[in-house]
Amino acid sequence: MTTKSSLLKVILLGDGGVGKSSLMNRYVSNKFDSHLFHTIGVEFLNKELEVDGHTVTLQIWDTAGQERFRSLRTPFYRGSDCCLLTFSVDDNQSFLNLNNWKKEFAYYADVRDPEKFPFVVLGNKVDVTDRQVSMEEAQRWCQENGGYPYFETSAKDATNVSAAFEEAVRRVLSSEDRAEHLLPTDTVDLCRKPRASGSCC
Ligand SMILES: Nc1nc2c(ncn2[C@@H]2O[C@H](COP(=O)(O)OP(=O)(O)OP(=O)(O)O)[C@@H](O)[C@H]2O)c(=O)[nH]1
Ligand SMILES: [Mg+2]
Repeated sequence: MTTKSSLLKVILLGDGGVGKSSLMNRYVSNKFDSHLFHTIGVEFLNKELEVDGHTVTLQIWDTAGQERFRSLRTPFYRGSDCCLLTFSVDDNQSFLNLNNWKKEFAYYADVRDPEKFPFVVLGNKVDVTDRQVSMEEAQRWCQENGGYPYFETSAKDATNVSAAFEEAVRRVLSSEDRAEHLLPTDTVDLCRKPRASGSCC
């Protein structure tokens, strides 16, 4: 039995304070800390998951959103298979900045065809009451800027966090140039009967 597996690099981009680190921590270790420090540079964590029969090792890269750390984060964009453009629904400026993040990624990641690159948009902190960005205007932006999937997430109460990362994997697996990179890995089928004795090889 052979299951296809692949190492996929997913990168989180967005303004400082929108919840990128919190989303990664929620997804990987199912934890939430309301007093996280600002990220400086980048950090990454791995998570194994199974999506539609594919065993995937997701390498999640979390980046510093603050402007002063731009030169520390941009060298790590290259080689990303998917980009999670993240804003916070209680911060209208972080939503308005999505286009800048998309452009910054496309420039430094040196992607062949930015229009076909798999972006997923996350509107985080949907648990808060004082929203500044409606679901409708976020969905409209996603439609008008590439037909990107949009997820309303909360790292605080885990709403849609797994769904968003799993969709990122699906988008990559369905993009034609990625599928050929899947590394078929043989797995030992423990319940298979050993061959009748005879030649040893
Ligand atoms: N209510 C609520 N607060 C959140 C959520 N996600 C993150 N926060 C809080 O928002 C603040 C910033 O979260 P971070 O995860 O550090 O944000 P970041 O995008 O990594 O910020 P930088 O590292 O500066 O880029 C922290 O106090 C978090 O606890 C959420 O879904 N809901
Ligand atoms: Mg952070």
